[in-house]
Amino acid sequence: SNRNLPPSPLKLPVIGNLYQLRGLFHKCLHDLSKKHGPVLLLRLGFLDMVVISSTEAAEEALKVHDLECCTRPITNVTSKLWRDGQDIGLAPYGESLRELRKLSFLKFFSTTKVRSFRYIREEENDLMVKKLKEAALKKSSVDLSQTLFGLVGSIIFRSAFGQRFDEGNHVNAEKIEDLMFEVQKLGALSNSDLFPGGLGWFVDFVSGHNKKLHKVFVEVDTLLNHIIDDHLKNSIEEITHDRPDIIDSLLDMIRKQEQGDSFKLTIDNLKGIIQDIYLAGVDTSAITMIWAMAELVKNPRVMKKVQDEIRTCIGIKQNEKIEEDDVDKLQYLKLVVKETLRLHPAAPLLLPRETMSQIKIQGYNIPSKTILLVNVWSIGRDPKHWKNPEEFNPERFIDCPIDYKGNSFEMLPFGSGRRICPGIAFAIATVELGLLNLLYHFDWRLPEEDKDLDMEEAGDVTIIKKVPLKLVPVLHH
Ligand code: HEM
Repeated sequence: SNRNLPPSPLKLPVIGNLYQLRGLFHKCLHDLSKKHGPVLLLRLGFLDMVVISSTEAAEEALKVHDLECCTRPITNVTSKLWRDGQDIGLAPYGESLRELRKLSFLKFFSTTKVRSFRYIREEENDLMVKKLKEAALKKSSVDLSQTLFGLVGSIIFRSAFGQRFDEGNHVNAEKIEDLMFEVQKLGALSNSDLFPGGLGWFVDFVSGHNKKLHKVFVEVDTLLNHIIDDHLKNSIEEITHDRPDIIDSLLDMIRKQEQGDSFKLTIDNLKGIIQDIYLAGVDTSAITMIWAMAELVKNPRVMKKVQDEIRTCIGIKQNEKIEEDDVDKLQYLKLVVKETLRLHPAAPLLLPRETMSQIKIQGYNIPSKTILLVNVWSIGRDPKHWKNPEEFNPERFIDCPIDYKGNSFEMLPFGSGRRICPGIAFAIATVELGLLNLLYHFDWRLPEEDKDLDMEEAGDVTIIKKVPLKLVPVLHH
């Protein structure tokens, strides 16, 4: 007690607080915080973890102590999968990470700079609408969860690799989705991380975890090698595209590096960035659109209002093609996206941070090398800052300066500070355009209208809608 650590629920020998974490991780932490306070110390096996669940504590951690909290814990077992910190998302804080983030912002994530990605987004949306129109003519229901994962997967796959899923020689859509799902699953904490030394290793060995990890790493690496080889072959044969993809740009940068450059981009960095973009970009953006559609179907008043805005502002388009610029006119649609991000942040605990030195949060001492989780799911529904927090009410953002860009600590769906999501602009452009297409062309109804829509959550790092969203599209025009 004289170390003035944050409050902590009762721990059991060896396992610590693990026994209290059953069910959805972010919800367990939410419940524990309600009982013990917004700065909570947990021990999971041999790992110390502080969980932050209030606006004020988040501001202290991510703003006041941004520098001390901006590295990620990198674990021995999974580090190979994350390319030993040569990527962005799991890289320790330092010169190399700063350069990689700067480069990604300038080259790939700024929507105004990268116009070619805009065409990819528009083309993929047109294709999605075409398929949905066929379903609408047949009056059949569609699995919108699958449709939206497919949409974002194709947008990101084409932006990164320059190919459609179905054009590649080395992989098909299902294979890459399965592979990335495995990376996400295996890349989280393992028993060896929680129980360093013999015990954890033994459990991972017996359960086959280590073998699976190695197999998945080899598969992802082989796939990336094939795709990189194709790009290198094209560049030797001088097959140039008018729209270079992310791999083209990174290879070009590697080629043009000079001896004296202080930062040198490597093929491992390239693989890490591509892996990150796919892992961090696809399911987060798809999840956000799925939750937005689910909330709209559940709230017909909001659905009507947003569709009225869209259809009035855009009117009847001759070629029926929606362009990205159309989104600029749609203020209420933007509020719908904001409200979705408040209630359904795709990564409810952000990505784990690790303190680099001892800091104080809300008066408590947080020792160096403590894992830090910020429960933004909890923060976004804190009744101290949000009136009727569980209600889906986009109007709450009218004349309200709170935003998702990391400066308002009342909602932090993209995190904040030095490790804030670098893909915000890309994500928002993808989500807004996708929703606009769904809401302009179609009305939506439940397959069984007398049944309530299930809103149960599932997942750990990212939180999906547990039951896939199945809806019937009805052609509007
Ligand atoms: C709605 C969609 C998205 C959401 C909700 C989201 C959310 C997040 C969050 C919460 C973090 C951790 C931030 C922190 O720890 O403070 C993160 C990190 C990251 N995101 Fe996103 N993201 C989205 C889309 C994207 C897209 C489209 C890309 C790339 C094209 C992307 C790339 C990244 C990367 C590379 C990181 C790691 C940054 C670092 O550790 O320095 N994200 N994202």
